[in-house]
Formats: sequence, structure tokens, C-alpha cells
Amino acid sequence: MTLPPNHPPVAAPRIGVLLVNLGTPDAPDAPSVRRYLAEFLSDRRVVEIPQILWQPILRGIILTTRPKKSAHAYAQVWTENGSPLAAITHAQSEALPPLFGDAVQVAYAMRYGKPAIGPAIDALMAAGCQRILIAPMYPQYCAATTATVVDAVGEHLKTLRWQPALRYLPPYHDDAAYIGALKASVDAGLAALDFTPDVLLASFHGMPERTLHLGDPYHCQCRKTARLLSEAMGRPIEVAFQSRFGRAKWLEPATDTQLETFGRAGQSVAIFAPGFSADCLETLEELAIRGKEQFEAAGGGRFAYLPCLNADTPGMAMLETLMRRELAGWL
Ligand SMILES: C=CC1=C(C)c2cc3[nH]c(cc4nc(cc5[nH]c(cc1n2)c(C)c5CCC(=O)O)C(CCC(=O)O)=C4C)c(C)c3C=C
Ligand SMILES: [Fe+2]
Ligand SMILES: [Fe+2]
Repeated sequence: MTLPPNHPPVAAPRIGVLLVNLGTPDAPDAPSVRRYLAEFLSDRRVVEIPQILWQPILRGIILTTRPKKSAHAYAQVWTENGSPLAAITHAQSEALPPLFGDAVQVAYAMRYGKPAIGPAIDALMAAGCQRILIAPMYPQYCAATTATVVDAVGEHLKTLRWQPALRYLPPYHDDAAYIGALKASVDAGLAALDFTPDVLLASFHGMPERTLHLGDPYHCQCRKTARLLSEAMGRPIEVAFQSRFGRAKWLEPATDTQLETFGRAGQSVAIFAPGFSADCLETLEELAIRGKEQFEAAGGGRFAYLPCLNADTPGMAMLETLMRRELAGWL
């Protein structure tokens, strides 16, 4: 191709995929956690209280007390590659291109903190990706997670002269590929144990209960995931919702309450978190460390935490299947 003199360079057209997860602090210290929480908890889709009421509570109470406590929790799960959520999402972005014969360029971004969505889209465009599949890494749709990714992408597009063509990976809570990947992963996790758990407990991130009544499909999609997995595995799966925040009523039953109930009954438990595409603070610290302590303190027997799909083969093969479907006509 011959360009006229002084013409800006034009990259060969390519297809991009942008994995987007929630976000995580840059370091396991209070100032970094404060910066992260200030951005995350100021999102009107995450905390649906009028800002005039919420900001004084956030600035005056939450951001003065929580960062120190949360930094301590992050420090317990931090890895040499940084926050588990960032390290695993990065690994997922590196595992995907070979599955497409390098026909797609894959990047990752975080909704809050870094790497931010805008610069990640700019980098894909600079590499020639004029068609981009945005993949919110949430199997179950929730306004507080999926919709806020779309909001952030839209905000960035407003600033662009040359906008890419976009597609969005839909929620995949009931997709056969997802249920199959969960089954493979949970089966492998159970096979590696030296005991057979009485209870298999699926723990999903909680949400205020009012979001269900306002029409958010999240609760129903979590329940459906668990039902389909239970049918596929041919065994009962208990469901609970974790990480309660604030004073409002959240979806029930709560994971900590259920762990205590099973503990008091002297049962053994294997717990896993099918709504998280990558292990993070909420799984590695809240479930695998604190959940185990609560369960044992209540008198529970054996306890196991089974990891998320992460960058392992079943999860990556699932993403390849879902993405090939969404990229039809582009690839
Ligand atoms: C109002 C508060 C919160 C809502 C609503 C909420 C929804 C929600 N979150 C996830 C996934 C993740 N949350 C994570 C951390 C986290 N979540 C909240 C609060 C709400 N989440 C807080 C305050 C925190 C920070 C940690 C803490 O201080 O306890 C994470 C992990 C991040 C990490 O760095 O590892 C994930 C992932 C979903 C899926 C969801 C709604 C469905
Ligand atoms: Fe959360
Ligand atoms: Fe429901």
C-alpha cells in the first residue's frame, strides 16, 4: 500500500479481544486500597444510594476504616506477580491467542484501577484492531459488574475520532460450555481430595436484595448456574451469597451463615465460587482462609476450597468456544 507523503501510518486490520474484570489495588497497602475503593465504591451502579448521602459515608467512614483492614487481607493472598486477580487475568489474556492460531490480539483491562479500559482500547486500535470483542469476565449478568463495563467503554468511545466496531460477550451463566468447564474443574478438584465432602457449596458474590426486585437478573442466573451444574454432576449443590457489604439486606443465604450451619452439624464441605472467573481476594481470603476458620470454629469436619476456572484448560477452552461464536463473521 502506498500512502501519500505525511500520511499517518495505517496498521493492517486485526481483530481484538478485551477481557475486563473488576479491578484490584496496585499494592496490598492502605493508600493503594483506599484509591481503589474510592473509585469502585463511587460508581453509581455499585452503590445505588444518592451521592449526596453516600459520599459523606464513603469519605467519612468507609475510606477511613476499611483500607487498613482490607490491605491486611490482600497481603495474605498477594503473589510475586501482584494481586491474584490481576495476575490470573493477565495469564488468561496470554493463554487465549494460541487457541485462535494468533488470529486475534488479546488484551485485558480492569474496570477500576489499572490497566484501565480506555488505554487498553487505544492500544488495540493502535495495533490495528478495528473490530473488538469486549468480554466482561462475569458469567452472571449484574448491573454492578457487566453494565458498568459497557458504561466505561461507552465513555471512552465518546473521546475517539476513529471508533472500533464493537461486540460484547453476553452473560454465559447457562451456556453448556460454561457448565461443562465448571463440571470438569469441580470434578478434578474433588478427585484430588483425600475425603468425600458431605456438602458441595457454590458461593456467589452477593448483592443487595433490592436489586433483584428492581429487575436485575443476577440472582436468577446464579441459581440457574447451580441447578444446571447440579444436574450435570448428578449431585446436590448448595447455593450461598458471600461478601456482604453495608447494612442493607443482601441476597440469602449468606455463605458465612451456611458454613456455620454445616460446621455445627459436623459435616465436611467443599466450597467453590463459580461466579468468579479468576481467584481473588473474595475467594482466596474470604472463602479459603476466613471461611475455613469460621467453619472449623463452628465444629465442622474436613474443609476444601476448590479454585476458580482461572487460566486452566477447561476455562480457556470454554472462552475459546464462547468467543468463536461471538466472533462469527469476523474471524
Ligand atoms: C456495595 C458493595 C459491593 C457490591 C454491590 C459488589 C458486587 C460485586 N463484586 C463482585 C466481584 C468482586 N468484588 C471484589 C471486591 C470487593 N467488592 C466490594 C463491594 C461490593 N461488591 C468491596 C468493598 C471489595 C474490595 C475488597 C474489600 O474491601 O472487601 C472482588 C475482588 C477484587 C480483588 O482485588 O481481588 C471481585 C472479583 C461481583 C461479581 C459483584 C456482583 C455480582
Ligand atoms: Fe465485590
Ligand atoms: Fe431469582
